Amino acid sequence: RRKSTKKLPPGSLGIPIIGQSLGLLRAMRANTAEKWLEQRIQKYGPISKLSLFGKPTVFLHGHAANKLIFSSDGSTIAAKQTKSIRMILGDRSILELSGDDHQRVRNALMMFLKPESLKQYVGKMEEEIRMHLEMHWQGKQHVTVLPLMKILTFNIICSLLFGVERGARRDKLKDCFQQMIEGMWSVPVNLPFTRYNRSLKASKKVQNMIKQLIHEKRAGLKNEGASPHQDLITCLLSIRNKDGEEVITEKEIVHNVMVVMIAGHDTSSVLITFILRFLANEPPIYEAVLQEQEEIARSKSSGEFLTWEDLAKMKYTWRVALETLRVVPPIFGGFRKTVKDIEFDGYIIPKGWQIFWSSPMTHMDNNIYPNPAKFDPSRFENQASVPPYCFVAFGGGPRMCPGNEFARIETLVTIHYLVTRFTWKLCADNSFSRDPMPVPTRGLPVQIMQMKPL
Ligand code: HEM
Repeated sequence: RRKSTKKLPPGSLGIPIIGQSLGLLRAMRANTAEKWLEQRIQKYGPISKLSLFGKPTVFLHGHAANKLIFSSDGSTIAAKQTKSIRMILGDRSILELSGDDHQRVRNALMMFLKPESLKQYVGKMEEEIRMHLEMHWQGKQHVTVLPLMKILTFNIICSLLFGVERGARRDKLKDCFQQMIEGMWSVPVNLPFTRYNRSLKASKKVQNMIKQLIHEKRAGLKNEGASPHQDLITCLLSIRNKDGEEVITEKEIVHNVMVVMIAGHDTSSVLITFILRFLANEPPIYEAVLQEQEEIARSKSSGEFLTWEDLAKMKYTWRVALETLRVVPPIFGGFRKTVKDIEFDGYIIPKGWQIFWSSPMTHMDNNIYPNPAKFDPSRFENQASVPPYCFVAFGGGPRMCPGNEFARIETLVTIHYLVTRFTWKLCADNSFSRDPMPVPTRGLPVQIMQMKPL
């Protein structure tokens, strides 16, 4: 009897399969997705139903909703990506797993991503960044920031996690990855010439390349006694249980390598690009970042590498990065699935439905961030003043982004070199579209001047 009194959330499921997907995607491309969601919230409140990417979905908004979604341990709300993402990235990736399986794979990835391990790689990242600036920035008057930052962050990931150095193999991986990413937020109808179809084909190619890499790394471990800390694949292959068996299956390695490749470069490239845009628009903030970085540069002799301690001194620069992530979160939102019927705000979300959360609406909430449209890094001076589940650029709870430290290091090192060596002026307007990651107008073309040699 109790159940019959519970209602489904307000809203319409729209037309079969497509539902409201195209409306949302169109709004994202037009940079009106916040308005699209705001109108929903105004019309229906913090909980409403719709269909996205082929599934009945409940959109949840607000602090209480974020807490429900991010603190869930998998017994009520499980990780579940849209069908398109699952078909492209595989069903054994960390994004699909829950409970013990999730913990096992996450622990394995953390062996590589924890700060104590990353400390060893600051120098390697810096080498990639210097090489990148020499090749793509030095001697130029105009550059387009976003595509260059994608190249840079992709190269960093290739080098650090997979041991794939510059050359034809990296280039091929890069092209296939780009094509694979383009169909991730699409309606999963596999017809020729669709983004989804191209993406599936690219995924097959990438998987074959990763399998080949696994075989090489396995041989390296066996024949040459390679160090398990050499790269992520070798590290995952080296994890054994007490009977000496591999803990992570080959399929899991393939699927998770794809996730880390995507999660690890697409997001940070957007962050660095938008930091550059905000710095160009906010002279006093630029001056403060420059001063912090110049001070660190002055303490080094020419050519000397940055240290872990130097990164710890870049406090203001990191606040600027956090404020950039608040105003333009690279991840617009994400999906979960209900494992059983759950109640929220007097409504029932039926078992098996998709849940959709979104970061920009939380980040633009006047009650959490007064005067939310203002770019103000001082909001993050005292991080404890931001209530839990209110800064969700990295998600939250047990599934919170395990790569946030990695992202912090590559962002800070890149910004250090950019502000101490170059100045830049914007050559396009300030708008951007989401595709699904934020893309500034024309990829952010800038006019640059080099102040100091690299
Ligand atoms: C500015 C950069 C980054 C942003 C904004 C970001 C954002 C996020 C967000 C919002 C989630 C949670 C999604 C959810 O709960 O549904 C997530 C998860 C994840 N991120 Fe990141 N990320 C960034 C960088 C990275 C990097 C550099 C790596 C790896 C090297 C990485 C690896 C992952 C992985 C593996 C997950 C899945 C975790 C799990 O399900 O347990 N991310 N990221």
